[in-house]
Amino acid sequence: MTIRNSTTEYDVIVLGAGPTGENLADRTRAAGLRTAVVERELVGGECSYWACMPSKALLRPPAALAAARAVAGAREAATGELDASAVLARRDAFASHWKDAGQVAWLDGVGVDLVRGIGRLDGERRVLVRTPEGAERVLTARHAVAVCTGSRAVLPELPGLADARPWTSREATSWPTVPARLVVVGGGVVGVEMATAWRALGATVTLLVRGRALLPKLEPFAGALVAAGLRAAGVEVRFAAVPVAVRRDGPQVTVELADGEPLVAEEVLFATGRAPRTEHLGLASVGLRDGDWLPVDESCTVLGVPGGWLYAAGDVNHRALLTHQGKYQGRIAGAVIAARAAGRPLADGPWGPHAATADGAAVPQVVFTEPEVAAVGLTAEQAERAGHRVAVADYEIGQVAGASLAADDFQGRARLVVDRDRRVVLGATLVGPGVGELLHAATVAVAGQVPIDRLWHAVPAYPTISEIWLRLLETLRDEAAE
Ligand SMILES: Cc1cc2nc3c(=O)[nH]c(=O)nc-3n(C[C@H](O)[C@H](O)[C@H](O)COP(=O)(O)OP(=O)(O)OC[C@H]3O[C@@H](n4cnc5c(N)ncnc54)[C@H](O)[C@@H]3O)c2cc1C
Ligand SMILES: NC(=O)c1ccc[n+]([C@@H]2O[C@H](COP(=O)([O-])OP(=O)(O)OC[C@H]3O[C@@H](n4cnc5c(N)ncnc54)[C@H](O)[C@@H]3O)[C@@H](O)[C@H]2O)c1
Repeated sequence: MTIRNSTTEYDVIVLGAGPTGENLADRTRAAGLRTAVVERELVGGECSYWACMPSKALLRPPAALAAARAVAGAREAATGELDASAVLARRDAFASHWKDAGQVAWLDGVGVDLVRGIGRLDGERRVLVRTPEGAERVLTARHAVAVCTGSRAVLPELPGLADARPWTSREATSWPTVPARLVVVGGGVVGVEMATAWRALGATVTLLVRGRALLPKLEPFAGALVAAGLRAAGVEVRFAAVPVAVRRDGPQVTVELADGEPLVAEEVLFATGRAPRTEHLGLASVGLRDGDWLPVDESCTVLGVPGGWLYAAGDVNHRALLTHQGKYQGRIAGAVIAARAAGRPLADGPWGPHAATADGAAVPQVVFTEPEVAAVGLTAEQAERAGHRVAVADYEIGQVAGASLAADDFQGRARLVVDRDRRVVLGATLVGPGVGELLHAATVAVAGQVPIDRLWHAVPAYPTISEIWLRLLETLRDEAAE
């Protein structure tokens, strides 16, 4: 149900009802502020319909099958192939069949008004909404406007690409059938996850990476193990492979490369990064530039706009393009708006309730490939570049009793990055099947700045894979003793 009412003045107006906008609106409403959310497409945003949920729905069945096949005794029972149409049907259900009634009901339940249409700023605390009927509605905000409009896929400027109907992350997560051949361009998170998923569903997949490594923002061993996993699954991974032109001839698409023979496939996915959804957002009316990422301070207040009334949270501020960080920023910004509206001072020092400190220090991420990658905080290189004196402990996860029970021949590696002077964990990376569920302990250690000497007393249960913590601490101790 879309709420249509004639209210034009709110305490808070949120542009964009993705996970970030929903959480922000929930917090301001809970603080007693009258809140409206403007949404141009589906309530729930990219994450629910074309990103996290459908992509993980595609990736979970092959991971479940691989987990069964990794254990003698279960392996003998898991003899069939994936049922691609059942996987796609389950994916469709997880994307709510691209309908947002459930999330609209949630908004309704928490007392937030939904205004359908395309919003844009029109000066201080004023928003214009172009409704689906073509009318223009003016909304004003007594306290705050929050931009939570997210990001979109970017395509490189290549000859022929626009006419070749390439996939972006949207098609890659919602396509109804399995293409016989798929070329994936880009070795970032979307590229490796979607190469994993469509290969598992039966496509012949070629992954083109312009650099020399996958997942270049993570520890180098993570990308190397994911490349090995993709190759073992039958994906052709090509490094230093640069597409220079794309051509569609009916059902086939040809990708010309700077070097080597052209590739022919049914579909080509460009997983080549994101741009902010700030075009036509009226940013010039408040002294900013349409099309730019929105820079914010730790309280998610937009920089360069006086008065403390304009906020940006989620992908659009470019701090950390992840749903959970967007939701975190939404909660923080919501609390900031509520405090300012009540005339209370902000507690915006590091780790205060009004500062999104974790964005810079403790961002967790799981890449749902085979093997999975789970990482939080700084890599060793990032920690060194930031000026820390760093100690690193590496350990093969397969040597932990719990891992050998979980899978025969468990392949995986873990790294702990520690600040030698402060003796706290700065970052952790785990690679291996199912390691995503181990990540939160590391996030607690990094965000909590738990001293290493105290971590010795956090005894992992035997025989769980979490004993990797003990092995990493022992490795650190033994290296320090040498
Ligand atoms: C394929 C893929 C898989 C991903 N998987 C994960 C994952 O597993 N885990 C994870 O944490 N992150 C994942 N991400 C990232 C995640 O999707 C984003 O970080 C998240 O969606 C950002 O949320 P948001 O609310 O900031 O923006 P969005 O989800 O993009 O929502 C923004 C909303 O604003 C609306 N909007 C835009 N402009 C206007 C306007 N002018 N007026 C009104 N409404 C407007 C849009 O329609 C949209 O509904 C993935 C991304 C991709 C592409
Ligand atoms: N599981 C998850 O948490 C998850 C899953 C998917 C996406 N995401 C988020 O979504 C965001 C977007 O992911 P993404 O993979 O699109 O972006 P990305 O920035 O992670 O990777 C894009 C890759 O494309 C390459 N590239 C860029 N332009 C190119 C060109 N012209 N030719 C060839 N290669 C080119 C880059 O070198 C880079 O490696 C990420 O920041 C990620 O955090 C998260």
